[in-house]
Amino acid sequence: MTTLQDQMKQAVALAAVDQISSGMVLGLGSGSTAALMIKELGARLKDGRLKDLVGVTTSFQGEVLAAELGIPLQALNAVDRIDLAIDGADEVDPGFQLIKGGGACHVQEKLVAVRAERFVVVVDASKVVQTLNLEFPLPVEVLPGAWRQVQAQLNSMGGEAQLRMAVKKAGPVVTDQGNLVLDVKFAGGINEPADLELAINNLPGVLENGLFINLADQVLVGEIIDGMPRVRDLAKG
Ligand SMILES: O=C(CO)[C@H](O)[C@H](O)COP(=O)(O)O
Repeated sequence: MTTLQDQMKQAVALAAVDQISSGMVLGLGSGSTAALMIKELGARLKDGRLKDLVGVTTSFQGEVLAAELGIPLQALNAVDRIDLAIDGADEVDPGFQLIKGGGACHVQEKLVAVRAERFVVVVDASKVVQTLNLEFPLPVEVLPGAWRQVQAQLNSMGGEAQLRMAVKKAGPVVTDQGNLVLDVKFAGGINEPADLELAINNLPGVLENGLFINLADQVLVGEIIDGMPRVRDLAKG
């Protein structure tokens, strides 16, 4: 059965694909909303509405999906530009700062977002918040041999860091890079996201954290208005 959230995700994914033109090099995000976008892209390539595209994926998930749909792919190292990247997010604040990494893909997602000429974020209405991290924990990718040390340091910075555990596997989630993820909650949320992004990435053993600062150019929000799915172009606060 399709939930209202599924309808919002579908609507916003389609709106994002409308921004794609033939000939572009595209950053392809990860997660369920990005997957809907990739599926629509595959459909438009198949029926000829779009052509001559190259995708740069941000996860094993995206790589498998794009390959199944026949979307031509290149590695990040092989492309000289990314025209447009489209990706989901776990939280978006009024200044377009993001928390990402709910799917543990934020290392590659940030590499692609930083590289993109334009970075469009696609979310359903539940992801728009006033203050980051009141609800969604901040993902931090760490080297396996350093997770307890980094956990202690994050806790001494005022966080409460928990190792992310796998669901259909005993033990922790292992990222596409072979690392682990600490999910961190800060009491009162994150008030200075730009400073915190740098402070966390400065801890030895940290690969990357899920704060995406000053990267999003546009945020499209899927909503249900009068029972119908709609897309709002979020105004930056
Ligand atoms: O950052 C991500 C994966 O690392 C996703 O983009 C984020 O978790 C949102 O996912 P979804 O569209 O399934 O809600």
